[in-house]
Amino acid sequence: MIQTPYPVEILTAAQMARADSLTIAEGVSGMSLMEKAADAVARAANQFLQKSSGRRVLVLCGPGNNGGDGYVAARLLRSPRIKVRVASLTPRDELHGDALAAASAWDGPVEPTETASFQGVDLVIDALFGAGLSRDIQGPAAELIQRLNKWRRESGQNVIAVDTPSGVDGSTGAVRGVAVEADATVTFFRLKSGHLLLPGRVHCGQIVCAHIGIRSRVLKDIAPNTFVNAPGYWLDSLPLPRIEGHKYVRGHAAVMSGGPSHTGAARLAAQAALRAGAGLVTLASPSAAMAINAGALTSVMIREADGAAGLTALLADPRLNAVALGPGLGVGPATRAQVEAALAPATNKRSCVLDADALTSFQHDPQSLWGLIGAAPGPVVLTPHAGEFARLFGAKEEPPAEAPVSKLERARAAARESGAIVLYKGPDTVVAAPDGRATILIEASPWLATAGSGDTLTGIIAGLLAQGMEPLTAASCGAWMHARAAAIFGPGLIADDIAATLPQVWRELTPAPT
Ligand SMILES: NC(=O)C1=CN([C@@H]2O[C@H](COP(=O)(O)OP(=O)(O)OC[C@H]3O[C@@H](n4cnc5c(N)ncnc54)[C@H](OP(=O)(O)O)[C@@H]3O)[C@@H](O)[C@H]2O)[C@@H](O)CC1
Ligand SMILES: Nc1ncnc2c1ncn2[C@@H]1O[C@H](COP(=O)(O)OP(=O)(O)O)[C@@H](O)[C@H]1O
Ligand SMILES: [K+]
Repeated sequence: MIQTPYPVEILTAAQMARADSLTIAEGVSGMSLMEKAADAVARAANQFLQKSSGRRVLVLCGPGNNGGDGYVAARLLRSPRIKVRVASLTPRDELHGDALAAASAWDGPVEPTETASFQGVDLVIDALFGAGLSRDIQGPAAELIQRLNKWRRESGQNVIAVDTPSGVDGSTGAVRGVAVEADATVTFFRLKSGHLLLPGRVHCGQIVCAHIGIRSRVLKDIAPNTFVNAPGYWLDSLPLPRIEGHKYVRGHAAVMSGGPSHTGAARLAAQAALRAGAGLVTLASPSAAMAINAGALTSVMIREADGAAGLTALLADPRLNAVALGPGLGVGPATRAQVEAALAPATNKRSCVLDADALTSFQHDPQSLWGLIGAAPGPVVLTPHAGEFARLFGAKEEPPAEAPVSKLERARAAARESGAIVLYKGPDTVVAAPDGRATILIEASPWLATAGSGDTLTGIIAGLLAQGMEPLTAASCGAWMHARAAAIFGPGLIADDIAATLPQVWRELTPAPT
């Protein structure tokens, strides 16, 4: 069975500071947290050194407690075998609190970072800035980070970041001016959103989340509403066929096909819905495309449905409990009418996934789509990529550096505005619900950047919704299964391979027979 290497909750920097202060209020000293944090960093460093031929470590310390972690890690690492140098951005007499105590307990020399050489160094520990990063990095600190990144690229040696790579905003994943490129990042208690959102994710390298003595019970007060999108979040609600079940219990999904020259996208979605576990899947096909679709389908059923009227007639059957539309439909009033038909009041609680052209068809009047979603008989999932997101919710791709708004917060705002679950695609796919809950995808495969892979995702989500999964978990689980299938298949993937690989994903998620 696949294991998630991280606890599911994700915290903001402010929530982490609260976890810290609640723990200190319970009687645990800040110094004890710092010692444990540094111990985790030292252990990670030891692992890297075991693989390296040399044993010379340079620790770069900043002005706050991130630097404090660096001083303690330096002390814990130093041994007759391991040579440790410390360089600091700040003179010791300008440090405060735990950072000052940590620096005072280091009895070795401290070099100014301006003149610190990387010559002969085997491993660097980046303890410059962590959760306290509050503005863009400039001046000597920026020059140091540029020098460090250049050394890493040229020497092939490794960098371990303490808490976050310095310069990466822990909450948004944005680079504040310049940021360290790390091979591993050791963070504490829970991941922060900046570890998973781009570009932060790329700067982190491998992420380690260490236990430092903060109890999980502090989360009761903090009530986090962002989660790692990995099996740990949704595995308990994964729909599995039951021995006493039959295909109708597993739901019946419908996918609307485009016209004769645009049928492939809907077939990809329909096939994926079936592989995601829907008991039955019907492709609703315009009469002009019936022969083409029928010739290309086997287990997916086909019904003639021309335009909105055809879809309305098909959906009169209350057993059709999930409908997906958008891929291959074309942009314009005909597609808008089909969306209206799909979201029209019904006697059953029918779920709907809207993707691609179904979204773009509302770009000039998103309010009317929000109105339809508000009146829909069941949950609605929107699956925009960045371009579609910008068309529907306004382009905010380049936020001003002073106030970066993260992809997570933009997806959350979009879900609140639209009343739908919004799945904002990309390697750091975010799924957000109108009530504020959100997940960030941890599984990613760049092989997914291939035509039709989004259509497949639409189908997977429709298949999971048809089986009655709650929409935030269905969309999150769908995104994970989609990415996992791509990771398993790997090089050479085309969209058709994703559904074909889903059985392997299911095998990873289901308990082995005993
Ligand atoms: N929370 C926990 O449970 C635990 C936390 N721990 C550790 O503490 C870390 C957080 O420590 P922290 O709060 O002292 O902040 P930190 O990241 O060291 O930076 C603050 C300093 O940087 C400065 N500064 C900021 N931006 C700057 C810029 N652009 N350019 C230049 N300077 C800039 C800022 O200056 P100021 O803004 O005040 O002028 C201030 O001096 C956390 O990441 C983790 O490693 C662990 O020990 C164990 C438990
Ligand atoms: N570099 C990447 N790494 C991981 N996932 C990616 C990457 N590029 C695209 N994806 C994923 O692939 C899918 C592409 O969807 P979309 O852009 O709608 O494609 P299409 O319109 O061709 O079906 C999305 O799920 C997206 O998150
Ligand atoms: K750091």
